[in-house]
Amino acid sequence: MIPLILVIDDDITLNRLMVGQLNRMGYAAAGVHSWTEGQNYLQQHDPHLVLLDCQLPDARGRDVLPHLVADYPVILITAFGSVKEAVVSMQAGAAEYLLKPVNMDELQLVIRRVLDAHSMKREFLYLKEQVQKRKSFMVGSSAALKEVEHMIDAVAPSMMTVLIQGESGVGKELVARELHERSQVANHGYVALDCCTMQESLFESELFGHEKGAFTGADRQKQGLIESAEGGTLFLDEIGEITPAIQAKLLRVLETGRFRRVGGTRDLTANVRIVAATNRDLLAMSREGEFRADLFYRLNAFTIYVPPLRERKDDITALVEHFINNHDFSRRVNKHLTDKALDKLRAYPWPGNIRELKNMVERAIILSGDAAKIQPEHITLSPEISPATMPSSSRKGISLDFDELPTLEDLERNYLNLLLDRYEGHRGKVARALGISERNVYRLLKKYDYMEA
Ligand SMILES: Nc1ncnc2c1ncn2[C@@H]1O[C@H](COP(=O)(O)OP(=O)(O)OP(=O)(O)O)[C@@H](O)[C@H]1O
Repeated sequence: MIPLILVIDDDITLNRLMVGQLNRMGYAAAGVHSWTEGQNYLQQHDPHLVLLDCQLPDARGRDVLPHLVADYPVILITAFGSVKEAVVSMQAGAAEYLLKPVNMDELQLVIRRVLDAHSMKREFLYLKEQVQKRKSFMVGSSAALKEVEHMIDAVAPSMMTVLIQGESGVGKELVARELHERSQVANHGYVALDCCTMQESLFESELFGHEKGAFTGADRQKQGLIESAEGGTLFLDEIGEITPAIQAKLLRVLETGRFRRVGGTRDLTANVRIVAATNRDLLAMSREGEFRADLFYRLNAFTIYVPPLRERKDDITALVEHFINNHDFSRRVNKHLTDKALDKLRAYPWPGNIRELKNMVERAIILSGDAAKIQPEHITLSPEISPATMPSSSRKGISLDFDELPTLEDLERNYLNLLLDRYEGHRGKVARALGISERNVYRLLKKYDYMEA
């Protein structure tokens, strides 16, 4: 990558001389002659370094420095005799200064030095961020997130069962992890189980374990996750997806602390703290008979609600920074959003919440290439799912028309389309109609390009 250097100097001859010299030195250089032209240039380009004349026709170097130094290393060019001015400017953040008439050898040396120092600084910030990464779990400082933190602090030290509620992608799993880290059992195991990924029979033996011979293929005794998490935390994600039989067994664990392995005849003691999460309305489900009311009330003893991102847009900047700095393939640590890019993010409703924001940042890092600034055009957002953005399909019945015999995928796509149409893009309702979790609907939406992957 060839470093781009901008020269802002109204001395036409010197400007041309420096640009020519810089190009011969292997840099890509551009010259402008006033602060106004400089500002216009910076709106379109993203140089690695700026050479700035102290005295421009429309501005003084020291006055414009604060606008530049946050984004670029700046070398000040100052007339012989105004060294005092140069010192003041260095204090205001200029990386170096050069005296007129500019000696081209000195120019080469100073530029190399400033570019090297700048890239070392970036590397240092990157590594510092990597170290801090281990400490920080939940990023954001909005009032809504503070409230969540407050709830975590309040309940973490007890062994109370906790239910975490919130839309898909808001960070419920992160809250569960925080609860564990801030609990008295933090040095014991933390075991997470996604309840929507397994068949009932497998799920039961995964959770409670099984005895030898309990079913075909059970050729030896196996401990379940409840035992693996002994003394620690068992996190049950997507709790709204468990079947009535498992609901009954889980209720027993919560009420008596006892359970049995599949095929077992003796009770074992469950010494774990249970934390569960869901994006479904368990109260409504219990009213409709889909979820046991007694289990709901047990889980609901202490509920932490994690608000969607659209209700805590103040967290967007910090989250974006966090995802940029923690991105494995991002070596450019000083990438940041322009104000316009941030406005674009704040105006968007984030149906996929923080997961969607994270994916967007990953795309923006790639699309912005070597540029230090992420501009609005680097940000690609999915159109919100609404009837207007969806292909039309029949609103009545489930008749699906195909010219030829459809594949299973054709059926899946068309049926999903029909349900989205019928339920006006409401993912929860589509999930219920399909009998799958909202997270799986989310996966289908991505698979069939309703949302960006
Ligand atoms: N406050 C936060 N700070 C940093 N990263 C976050 C934050 N909240 C969420 N994330 C990240 O967003 C992604 C989605 O979070 P998570 O899986 O915890 O959501 P969820 O609510 O459990 O989603 P689902 O209901 O689909 O399981 C993860 O990569 C997570 O690390």
